[in-house]
Amino acid sequence: MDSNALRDARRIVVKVGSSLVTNEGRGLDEAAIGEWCRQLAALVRGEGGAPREVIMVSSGAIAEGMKRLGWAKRPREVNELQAAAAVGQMGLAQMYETKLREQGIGSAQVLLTHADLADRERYLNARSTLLTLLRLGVVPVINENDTVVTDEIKFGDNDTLGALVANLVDADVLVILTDQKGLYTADPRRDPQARLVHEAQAGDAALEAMAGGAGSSIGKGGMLTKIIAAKRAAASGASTAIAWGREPDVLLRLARGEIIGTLLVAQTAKSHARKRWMADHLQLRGAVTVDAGAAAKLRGEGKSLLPIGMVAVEGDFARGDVIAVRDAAGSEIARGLANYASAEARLLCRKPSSEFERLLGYAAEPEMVHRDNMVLLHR
Ligand SMILES: Nc1ncnc2c1ncn2[C@@H]1O[C@H](COP(=O)(O)OP(=O)(O)O)[C@@H](O)[C@H]1O
Ligand SMILES: N[C@@H](CCC(=O)OP(=O)(O)O)C(=O)O
Repeated sequence: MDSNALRDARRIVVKVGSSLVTNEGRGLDEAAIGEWCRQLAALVRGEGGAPREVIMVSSGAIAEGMKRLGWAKRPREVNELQAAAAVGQMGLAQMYETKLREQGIGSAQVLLTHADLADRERYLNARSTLLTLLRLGVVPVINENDTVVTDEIKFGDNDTLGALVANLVDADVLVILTDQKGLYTADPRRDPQARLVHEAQAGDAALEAMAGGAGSSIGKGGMLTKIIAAKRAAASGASTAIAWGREPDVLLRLARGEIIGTLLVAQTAKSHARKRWMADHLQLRGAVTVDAGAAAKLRGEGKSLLPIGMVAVEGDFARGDVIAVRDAAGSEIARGLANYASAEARLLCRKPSSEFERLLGYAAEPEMVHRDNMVLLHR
């Protein structure tokens, strides 16, 4: 098995499902959450290797909320599920906060919906918040914002959210921890002959046939949503590992490259995936022209584009739109996500960041296009 994907991973998204987090609905599993937090902290600190950036996507709010409200049966009314999620999320966030703090690591609660990630501006806002948290060495703990959506509660699952987050932050690997050792050739609860799949290609259609629905009454997605999540994660170059959440030292061993569970390998390299996404999928909404100094910094050093190097702005674009960066001769140097809308960008041309607050009325990013959101084009 190619386990280098995990050993070399610098940015890892870990997703845990409701049944593991809440001990099959009996209540938050403090020992299990404590174990994952201990391992996350060791990864962040780089114990035994390079430091990793980790994001936790954790389900369990509805199951925990039901327990706190004294509901033995999952309600059918969506508004009651939303209420349970809001109640349970308090306990969930508190538990991660406590367990990470015990390890000397800061945590942050982030609640997202699929619609947030489909909206260009919110996508960029969520991305810059998460990347800032990672730079600060804080572990973001993410869940769905169940209060404001109903579709996700009815059909959703956090496997999809895990993949969307992996896409959002350009993770190297998505680790899905579940109540089985990995993906089997059939649902092991129903077929005793089922065999563990050690490695396969993410997106291989044959995998979908192996995956049945949810095994427990607590989780919603089952293995199929994990297979589809792996396919989505692979679109941005992230491989997916599916493993048993109670396996001792599961995260540390995976990060050492040990073969545990199922590895679904992404076929496209991360850099290619992002480049292709920028180049193919998004319509250009505008362009900025930069001076020779900025062109050299971008081309030669892969730096972010600062407004001080901009001489002209074309088109009508919003924050989060993809724009082209051109040199004075009109050749495209790069493409990337604009931090400022065109009207603001026009005001910022040739200006140092110290003047942004006076010009815009608020202080924001010093970059017009951050290098993390930029793809250089080779001519
Ligand atoms: N091919 C398969 N391999 C492993 N598990 C499967 C498979 N098909 C269906 N399942 C079921 O999927 C369940 C895991 O999904 P789910 O209950 O949604 O967990 P989680 O809360 O971890 O997301 C397993 O308990 C298992 O019964
Ligand atoms: N946002 C929901 C998660 C939905 C869900 O069931 O997810 P999962 O257990 O990962 O299949 C919650 O926290 O209860």
